Amino acid sequence: MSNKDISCFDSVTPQGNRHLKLEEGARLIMSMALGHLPSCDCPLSEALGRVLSKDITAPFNVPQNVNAAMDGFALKGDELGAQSEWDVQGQSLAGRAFDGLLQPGCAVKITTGAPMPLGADTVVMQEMCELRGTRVVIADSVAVRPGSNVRQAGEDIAVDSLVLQRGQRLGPIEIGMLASLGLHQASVYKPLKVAVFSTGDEVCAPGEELHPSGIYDTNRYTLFSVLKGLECEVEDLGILPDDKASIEQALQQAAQRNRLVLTSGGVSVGEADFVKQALSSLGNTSFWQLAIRPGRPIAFGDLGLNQDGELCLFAGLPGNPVAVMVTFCLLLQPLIRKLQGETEWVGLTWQARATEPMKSRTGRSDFHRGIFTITEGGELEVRTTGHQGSGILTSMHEANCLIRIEEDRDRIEAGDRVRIYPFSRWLPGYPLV
Ligand SMILES: Nc1nc2c(c(=O)[nH]1)N[C@H]1C(S)=C(S)[C@@H](COP(=O)(O)OP(=O)(O)OC[C@H]3O[C@@H](n4cnc5c(N)ncnc54)[C@H](O)[C@@H]3O)O[C@H]1N2
Ligand code: MOO
Repeated sequence: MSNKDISCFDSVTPQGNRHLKLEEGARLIMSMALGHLPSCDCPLSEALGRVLSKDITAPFNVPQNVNAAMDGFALKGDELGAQSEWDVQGQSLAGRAFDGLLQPGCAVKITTGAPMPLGADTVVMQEMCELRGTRVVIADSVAVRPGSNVRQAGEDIAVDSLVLQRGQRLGPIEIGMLASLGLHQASVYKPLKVAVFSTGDEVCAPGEELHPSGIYDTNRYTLFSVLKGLECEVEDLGILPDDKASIEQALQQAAQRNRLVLTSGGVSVGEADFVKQALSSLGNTSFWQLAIRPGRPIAFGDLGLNQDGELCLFAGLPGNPVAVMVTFCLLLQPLIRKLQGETEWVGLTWQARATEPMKSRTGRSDFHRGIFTITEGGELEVRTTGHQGSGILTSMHEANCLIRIEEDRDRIEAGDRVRIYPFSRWLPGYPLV
């Protein structure tokens, strides 16, 4: 199949056109995410959300020493039950270890995290101990299990083990793990460069006066924000008029400096919809239109090579603000994560029981904005947020998931099972932690 203006369609529209299915579009998009970004060192304090470009192997055990899990007294476990009093030989504090050898019949006062004295293998919690002068009395010593309240060296991370793999996106936990290995920086991929435009003569920048038939620019702000959340280097290129020459010139320039260019608006069949025309004259159209709602008129392709010799990919998202977010989440998010070198991410979907009927049309996948809840019996239920127009951005705000109505259904009845794509923060399938 040639890459130039491919016509590869699946479902039939009322006009007799055939549209590519969502999964087929997603497959084509992902097949274009080739190559990888260069690496750089990044201080841990700035590494949140970045993707590791090298495996991390543990240079030592974490924890480094066998240590106490409780405040109390360290002693030899096999003496428990046989005696009820021990001489206190010294103390081991976190950061100031006891450096002698524990003698038979003796105990060492110890704090949580302090290294175990040589010869000790058990810690008895302070609450079970009574200090009488230089002796400690443990009345119920039979109740203490030998070996208890001790943390083994390397029980969190063993020396030489593979701790994190290249392609891992760094969250707070992973950054904490790197810090526990004494690393103050990590080798990560350089940020993905993405340019964002809005298009449309009616679109006005917030902060400026709204002209009588105008609408404020929502899409550049939602896109800019999700891209920032994914740690992209975003070039905000403002609003383009409905003028073919201006759109072509702006896209050509943006393509030079970026790996991905996103626009919103101008991809439908209206007189002023010049974006997809610009795509076919500047580069290659991989597909235009998918059998989904919202988001059907999406155009995807490339704008040729950028100044670094990489193919600059292009997505012309539809103008309706919900269509922008839904297509971003379902199609662009996986692409961006792959381009960034992330390997482990998979979009999360669950099955839920619909609590109300929902309408659709066969031959396309509908994505309704939904609110899922968990019943007392632990079952997932889902309802819509109400009116589902693709200009109603508040429906995304009220929702905590997308509800998918598959291509072969024209209706969902209350009680039917549906697939939902849970949001975490603003992205469906974004890891929940
Ligand atoms: N005859 C047809 N009309 C339409 C079709 C169709 O197949 N045949 N598809 C509809 C669908 S579905 C969508 S989605 C839209 C997408 O059209 P465009 O991508 O060309 O978008 P525009 O016409 O430029 O804008 C649509 C809508 O969104 C508003 N908009 C645009 N940009 C912004 C922005 N940055 N911030 C906020 N709102 C924006 C714009 O004012 C329009 O209301 O086409 C349908 N029509
Ligand atoms: O795809 Mo459009 O987004 O239905 O409004």
